[in-house]
Amino acid sequence: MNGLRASFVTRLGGFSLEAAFNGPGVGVTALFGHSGSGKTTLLRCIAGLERAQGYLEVNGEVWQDRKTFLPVHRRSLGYVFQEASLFPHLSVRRNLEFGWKRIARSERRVAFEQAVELLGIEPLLPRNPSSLSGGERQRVAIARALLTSPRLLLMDEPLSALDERSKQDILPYLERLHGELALPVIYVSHSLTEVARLADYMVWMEQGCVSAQGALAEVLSRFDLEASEAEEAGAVIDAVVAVHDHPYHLTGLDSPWGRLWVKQMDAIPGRRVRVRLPARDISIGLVPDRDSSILNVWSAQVDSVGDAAPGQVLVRLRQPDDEQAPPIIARITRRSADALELSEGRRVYARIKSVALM
Ligand SMILES: Nc1ncnc2c1ncn2[C@@H]1O[C@H](COP(=O)(O)OP(=O)(O)OP(=O)(O)O)[C@@H](O)[C@H]1O
Repeated sequence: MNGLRASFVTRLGGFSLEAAFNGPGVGVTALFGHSGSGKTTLLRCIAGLERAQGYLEVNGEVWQDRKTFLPVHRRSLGYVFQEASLFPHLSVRRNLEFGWKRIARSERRVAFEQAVELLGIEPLLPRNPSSLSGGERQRVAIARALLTSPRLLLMDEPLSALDERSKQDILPYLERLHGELALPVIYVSHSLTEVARLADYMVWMEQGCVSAQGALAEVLSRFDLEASEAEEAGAVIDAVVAVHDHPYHLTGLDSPWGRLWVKQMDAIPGRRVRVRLPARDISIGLVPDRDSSILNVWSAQVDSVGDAAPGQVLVRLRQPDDEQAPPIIARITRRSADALELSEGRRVYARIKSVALM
């Protein structure tokens, strides 16, 4: 069967892991959760580094079940750690060739040039690892992992050792991983921003268990998970650049919710973009509000209303004409929610005050 199916039970000292998830067969599955929730332990189980009881299937191949336990060297996986460990005495090119040349030609699924191009490391090939920045080293480490033609790529907080600027530099390369690679990637992170930008599927971990999983937009819009996360609540939607309105310096995006106007972007029509709509920047009205200065007003239907901070609620809204469209969330006062008589099914208008391009 296509996809990832993982289920593990283990105990490490006082910590117990009991986690199961199903992820897509291509694209990025994020294991997200606070420090100590068990993300790395689960990743180590998947790699076969922990001998946990469990089940693991990767695009139809069973790596572990009651009778089988493939040891780590027989699992076709690439592993990228928090800090890249490159061979210091070999050039970048030789580092990349190290794993690649050991794979039989017929089994190579990623061409040398493709990995180099994907991670933008052509100019680095003659260099020595000691002369690279942290971000460049990580890009080389990712390319090296890909060149071993793995059936699964594991990444454990690959950006956590980098400073803010290097993170911003490397993110566009990581974004390409979910669009251009025909293999599943499992990406561990405790940064909601990183996950919102990179993942297709999200597995939310709390205290060794999976508390929610599903398509990224669906899970991000669930506000019942942890009250502490409510401050960051917001939706993520994928859209396509449609038109530019040059005189007004605006760009119109086509999204599952309809047209979305953003500050003018330097992108040709047809380019896919991901945008984040923070809950605190969406308000709700009962009329379209044509007299206001807000550019983006969408017709919506209340899906649910949940408590946020004292006096505040998070309202999950659905696109009334398209069940498949990801939900969006508004954060408003309890008083407004009562005044507008918001309850499931109520037709409203969502006014979007700001949009962040990711
Ligand atoms: N070998 C071990 N023996 C005992 N306890 C362990 C062992 N390995 C991990 N733990 C404990 O298991 C818990 C989960 O650790 P894990 O590293 O999986 O969490 P995490 O979500 O990846 O955290 P972080 O984001 O900080 O890396 C922690 O409380 C940790 O101390």
